[in-house]
Amino acid sequence: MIVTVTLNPALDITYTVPALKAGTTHRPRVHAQAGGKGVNVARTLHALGRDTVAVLPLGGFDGEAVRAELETAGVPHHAIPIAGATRRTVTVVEESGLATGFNEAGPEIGAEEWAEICAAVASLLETAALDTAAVLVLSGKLPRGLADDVYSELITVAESLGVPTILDTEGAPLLAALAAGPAIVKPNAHELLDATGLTDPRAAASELLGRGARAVVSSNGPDGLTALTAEGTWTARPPRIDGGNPTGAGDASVAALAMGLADGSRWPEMLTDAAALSAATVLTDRAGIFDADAYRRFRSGIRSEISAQTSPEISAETSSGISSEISARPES
Ligand SMILES: O=P(O)(O)OC[C@@]1(O)O[C@H](CO)[C@@H](O)[C@@H]1O
Repeated sequence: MIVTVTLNPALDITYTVPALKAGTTHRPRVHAQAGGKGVNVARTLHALGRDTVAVLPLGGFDGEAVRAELETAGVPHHAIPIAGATRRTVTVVEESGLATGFNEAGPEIGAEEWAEICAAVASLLETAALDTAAVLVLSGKLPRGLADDVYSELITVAESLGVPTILDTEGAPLLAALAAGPAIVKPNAHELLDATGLTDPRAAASELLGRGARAVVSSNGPDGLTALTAEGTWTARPPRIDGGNPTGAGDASVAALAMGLADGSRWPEMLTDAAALSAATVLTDRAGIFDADAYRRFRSGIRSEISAQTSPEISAETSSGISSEISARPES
């Protein structure tokens, strides 16, 4: 069971236009869907037939729309009612594949509401940890009213139950969570540099490892994913994709990493899978939806190369259209 937590979910509105021109009127194709990073992760996992549940606080008119869409789509969820109104995000996608986002701040969460969210997550994890390989996924920006260390609190609960956590957030909440020992943190390259104030991504990822993360996976758009782990450093590059919608590509890679953790996969396979699923998501026009045929193709097309290896067991020459290479040996 993979439990995803989205503390600031959204009604995601996607506008598709030929090209965005400031100062003019557009007549977009419109799609509305339940969103927020952890919701996208759960939607992806559910489509792949994995046992998952999305935990999310919901309130107001758009909160009801989010709940109704999750019902219709059949995505398993556990909603905690809140007094505030769930936010909207608007993404304008151009034919070229350029996406421009407008993410509202979202509601304020009160102390009692936070206690209810915590209790719901703890109870789901207790049940999940009893008989399945459980993983906790914490994704997205925090809503107002919550302290920077709330992710740290949830990771500590999960760790006490032996459940590994993947954290996908930025800034102070990311830094505050590291000491709790998340199994994987997944900032994008920009967030990585921003959080550490460093200019070299490798040094920035090492800094996060030094502060307590057990692995750092950073995404850098078409340049792919790099995993810095205690076992070594791997890079997986997705195939080039023209057009599509990059929104939610990171959530797809988190879904793949969560499956890898649940299954006890090795890093090269996990990272290749993450790059394949995220590229297959970019091909579709919506976050949380992937092209299943492309995902299969990307995973099993061309033979990939591993340029070095850290141990004899990690000699896996994965068959894929994606190059997954070990680019460094672990420091002893
Ligand atoms: O404002 P946050 O929480 O950082 O990001 C929210 C969001 O932009 O991320 C997803 C794509 O990753 C969208 O579904 C969603 O609305």
